[in-house]
Amino acid sequence: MIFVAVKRWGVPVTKIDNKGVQQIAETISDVLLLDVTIVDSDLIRVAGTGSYKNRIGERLPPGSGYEFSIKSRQATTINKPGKNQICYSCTKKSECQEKAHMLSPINLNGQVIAIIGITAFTESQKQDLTYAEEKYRSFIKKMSELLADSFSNEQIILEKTKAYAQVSAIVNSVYEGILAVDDYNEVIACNDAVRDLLDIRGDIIGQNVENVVPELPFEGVITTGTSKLGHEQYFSKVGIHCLVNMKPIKMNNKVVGAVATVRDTKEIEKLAFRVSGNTAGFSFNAIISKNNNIKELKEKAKKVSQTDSTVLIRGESGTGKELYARAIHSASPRWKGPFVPVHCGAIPETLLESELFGYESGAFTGAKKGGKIGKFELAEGGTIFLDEIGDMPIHLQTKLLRVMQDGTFERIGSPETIKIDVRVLAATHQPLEEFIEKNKFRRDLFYRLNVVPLFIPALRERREDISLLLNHFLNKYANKLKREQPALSRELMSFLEQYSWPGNVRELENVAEYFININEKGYLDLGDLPKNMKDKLLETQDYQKNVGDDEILPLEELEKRSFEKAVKIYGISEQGKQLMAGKLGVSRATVYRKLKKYGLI
Ligand SMILES: Nc1ncnc2c1ncn2[C@@H]1O[C@H](COP(=O)(O)OP(=O)(O)OP(=O)(O)O)[C@@H](O)[C@H]1O
Repeated sequence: MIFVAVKRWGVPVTKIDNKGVQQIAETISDVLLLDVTIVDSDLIRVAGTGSYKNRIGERLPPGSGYEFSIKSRQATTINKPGKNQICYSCTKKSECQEKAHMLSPINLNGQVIAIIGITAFTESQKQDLTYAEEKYRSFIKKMSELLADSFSNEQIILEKTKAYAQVSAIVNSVYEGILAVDDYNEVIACNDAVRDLLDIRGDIIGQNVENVVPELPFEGVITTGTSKLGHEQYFSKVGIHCLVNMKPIKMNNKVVGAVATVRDTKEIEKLAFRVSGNTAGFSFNAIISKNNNIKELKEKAKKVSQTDSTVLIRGESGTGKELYARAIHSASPRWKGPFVPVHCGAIPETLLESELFGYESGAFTGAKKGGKIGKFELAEGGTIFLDEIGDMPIHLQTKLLRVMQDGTFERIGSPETIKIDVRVLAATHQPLEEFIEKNKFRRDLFYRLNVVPLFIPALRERREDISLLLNHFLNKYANKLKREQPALSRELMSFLEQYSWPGNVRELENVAEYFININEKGYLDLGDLPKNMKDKLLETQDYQKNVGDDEILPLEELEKRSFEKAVKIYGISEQGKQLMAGKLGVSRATVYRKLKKYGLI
C-alpha cells in the first residue's frame, strides 16, 4: 500500500505509506542516477535514496524549495539551492550542500499530497540535469502522475474497504438478523444475528440463498421490485417462527438485489409485551380508603414492595387484590419490568401449563409450529401475578414450586432448562388451608407463597369506605362519560351503606357507572337502583321502616312491639312464656312482668 487515509481534526488527509514510496524513489534514482527525495505535504521526508536514505522521517526546513513547490503547486527547478531566490526564507539555507533540485508535485483531487525531488550533488550531475532539463522534468512529471494515479486507485479501494468495514460493523451491531442477496439470488451480506438465529454455518457469501436458507422468499421481491413486509415464516432447521421484512435494493431504478431482516417472533412478542403498556400502571395512591385496617395494610404492602419476597394477597372477589399487586410492582425496584397477570381460574386446566411455561414445536397435538413463549418468560425482569392460585391443578403446583425455589423450568416438550428472574405475587379468595387438608393444595407451596400474607377486608367490614369510594367512582365515571354527577337521596345513600356488597369494590364501581348512565334528572333515589339491588331492597320488607330518623322508635316502644309480636306467635300459655323468654333473651319472671306492664295479660 502506498498511502493511507487518515483524519486529522475530522478532515481527511492523505498520508504517505513509506514502504511503497521508498521503492518508487529507488526506481527513479536507478533510472536517472540521481538521488531522490519524496516529502509529504507536511514536509516530512517519506522516502529518500543515497545520503537521504538515512534521513527519512526528518522534516525539511521551513521556507525550503519543497515548501515553495507545495504552496505554488508547480514543478520547480532550483539552481544553487541556498543561494537561489526561492530559498530566501529557508532556515537552513547556509548548510545547503546540493547543486540543484528538480521538484515535481504529486496532485490528488486538487491537493498536493507529496513532492518528488531529484537532486544533483555534483557539478557534472548538475550539468546533466541542466542539459536535459526538459526530459528530466517530463520524466518526473510522469512519475508524479503515475504515483497520483496509483494513489487514487488505492484510495478508491481503501475507501471501499473502509466503507465495507463500516457497513459490516453497523450491520453486525444490529440486533435484527440481516441477509442480503444480489439479483442472482446470491448472498452478498449476512450478519452475526442472522447466523445465530437461523444456525447458518461457514462462509455463505456468493452462495445461492436457496441452498443455504431456502425459506427466505426473495424471489418475488427481486422479480417485482416490491417490498414484502411483516411476513411470518417458519424455519424448519431451527424450528422457530420469524417475522421477515424484505426490501429490494435498487440502483438507477433497477433491482440489483434484496435485503431481508429477520426476527424471532417470540422475541417480538416479549418486546411488544414490554412496550404495550404492560406495566402495572397503579400506585398505592390509587387505593382509596379511610379505614384504619386498610391504612395499615397499605403500609405493610409498601414495605414488602421493596423486597423480592412472595406475597399472598387474600380477600373476597372484588376487594382489590390485583390493585394491591399492581401497586406493589409499581413501587418495587422492578417497576420498569413487565407486570404479567395470570388468572389461573379463567384458563382451562389443560392450557394453564402451556400458558405459564410455554411449549416447543410439536410438544403436543395442536401445538403451534415454532412453539409459544410462556407468561413466566414474558415476565422476565418483572413480576408475575398469579390470581386465583387456589385453582391451580396440583401437578402444576409442583412445577411452580420449583420456579419459585430456584427460578428454573422447562418449556413443555423441551429438555432445555430456562432460568428466569421473576417476582411472584399470588392472590386467592379461597380457603387454601382447607384445600391443604383435602390434598388439593400443596402445603410446601402454601408456605412458599405465604411468606408475606396480606388480608384485604370485605367492603361490608369497612362501611366508612362506601360513601368515599362511591363518590370517587361517581366522579370518575362522570368525567369519563362526560356526564353530570347526580346527587343521591338520603334513603338511597342509607341503603347503599347498609347493603352487604357481595361483589365488594368492583360491584360498587359498577353501580356508580350505572348511576352515571341512567341519571337524567340530576338526582337519584331508591327507585334508581339496579334491578338486583332493588330486589334485595324489596326482600328486606322491614327495610323501609328502619330508615329515616322519624322512624327511630323509643326503646320502650320497641320493647312493647316485640312483646306484642311474641304473644301473637307463642301465645300466653306457660310453654309460650318459656319460648318467649328464650327468644327475647330474658328470664321468665321478666316476661311475666313486661306482659303485665304492657297490658298483654
Ligand atoms: N381501595 C380501592 N380504591 C379504589 N379502587 C379500588 C379499591 N379496591 C378495589 N378497587 C377497584 O375495584 C375493582 C376490582 O379490583 P380488583 O380487580 O383488584 O379486585 P380482585 O380482588 O383482584 O378481584 P378478583 O378476585 O375478582 O380478581 C378494580 O377496578 C379496582 O381498581
